[in-house]
Amino acid sequence: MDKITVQGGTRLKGTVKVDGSKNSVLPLIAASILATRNKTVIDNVPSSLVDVIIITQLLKKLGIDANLSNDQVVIDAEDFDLTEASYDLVSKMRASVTVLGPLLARKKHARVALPGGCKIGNRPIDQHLKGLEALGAQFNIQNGYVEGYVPKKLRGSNVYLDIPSVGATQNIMMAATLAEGATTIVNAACEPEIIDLAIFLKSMGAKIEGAGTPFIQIYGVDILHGTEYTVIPDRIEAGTYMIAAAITRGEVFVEGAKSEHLTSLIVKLREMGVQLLESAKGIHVSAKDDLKPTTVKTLPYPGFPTDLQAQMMALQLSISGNSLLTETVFENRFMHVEEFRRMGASVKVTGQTALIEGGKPLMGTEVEATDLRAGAAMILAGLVASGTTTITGLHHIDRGYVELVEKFRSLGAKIERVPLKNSIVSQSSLS
Ligand SMILES: CC(=O)N[C@H]1[C@@H](OP(=O)(O)OP(=O)(O)OC[C@H]2O[C@@H](n3ccc(=O)[nH]c3=O)[C@H](O)[C@@H]2O)O[C@H](CO)[C@@H](O)[C@@H]1O
Ligand SMILES: C=C(OP(=O)(O)O)C(=O)O
Repeated sequence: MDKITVQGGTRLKGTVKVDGSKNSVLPLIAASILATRNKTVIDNVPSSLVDVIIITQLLKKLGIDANLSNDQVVIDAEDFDLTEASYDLVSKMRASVTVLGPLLARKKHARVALPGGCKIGNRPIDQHLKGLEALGAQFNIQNGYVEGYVPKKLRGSNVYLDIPSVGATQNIMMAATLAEGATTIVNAACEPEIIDLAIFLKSMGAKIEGAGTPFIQIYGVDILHGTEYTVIPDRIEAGTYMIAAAITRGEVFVEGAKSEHLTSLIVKLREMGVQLLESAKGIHVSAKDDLKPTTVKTLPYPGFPTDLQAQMMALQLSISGNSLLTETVFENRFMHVEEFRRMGASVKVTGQTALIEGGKPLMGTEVEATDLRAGAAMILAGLVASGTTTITGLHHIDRGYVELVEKFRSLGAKIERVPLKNSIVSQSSLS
């Protein structure tokens, strides 16, 4: 496996362009299964991301014609017979479970490997199943797979989610588009990715109201068709570069960042003393040495995103004084704390809350990307640590950041991706 090395001490300066949203494009690709007529073309796709490659492979394994190239995916789902998403792909990426709703709606059957526990938390799918059952699906869980049938027809229903789960809202919304009658999802997730999916489905012929609020109504239609659609920019990638500008006390224009998707981060950065200029083209971020500590709590949207929690902790570590960070979305998303401690950070965790004693100098060392966003946070810490920080576990980072090393280098960071010796040895021994 490769590693990334970062030499700390450079203030980032310049412009960085945000790619299409990983968390939006994955359910859009799954939703394209619903089109019985015409091809679907999705633009602004972050096609080099491993997650995007995996979901495209998953569609191909179902017998669907799906082609990924440059920043576009073209999907023809007019005719396919298979309904099984196997463990080899689902285990690599949790979002594969979003094919469950579309397959049940389109084929009345789906067999999908259970995504399993993940390091950041248990991540059950009970809310997905509860919602799909309310629409008339029946499930058996056996041998690590969830198998669903629709004995008659999917019928619209009222679904109350115990948690505003993003994935459950997406699965139920997709299944309900082809159900008979109306469905209401109460306590639905309100994330921008939900609105993006609703606009995408509407462009396929679906009837949906209320996406972006906790009450979503879906009025079933008989048929959906292919469409052409452009994915929204990745708010988590944008937020990561905004925090990078702040942590290095630099000056960066994050091109394509949508301020309306990033309100909670913008408010928190301003509280800390970061200067932000929002425009239709992006967000300009600059920071000086006088930043203030702050208190942050992760929450479902529009609250502060859990996917920016680790990066925010890196920033809090760089500011003198005590900051607090509470994680309420996932029960085990503080794995990066141990890695920060290896760099000399002082963080005390009590339950869901971390007390960050900021301002202590960070020292470069070897650290691991324990999950995708923790990996980004290690790079941010490396940018301000003394000496060299070496980051391993890059398979996590490759799931979610397009050309991360190149983008940071274009801002002046001293960062490199180096192939580990054994992989060079094993490659040369093969040739
Ligand atoms: C591909 C994608 O879009 N991933 C995002 C999505 O994940 P994902 O859709 O998996 O996240 P959810 O919103 O479903 O999960 C939120 C919480 O609800 C719990 N839960 C969820 C479903 C369920 O049936 N039962 C249950 O208990 C989860 O364990 C978690 O504690 O939203 C998360 C929360 O913003 C983000 O961190 C992920 O980056
Ligand atoms: C947790 C994340 O993704 P996933 O839900 O695919 O694991 C993430 O994008 O930070």
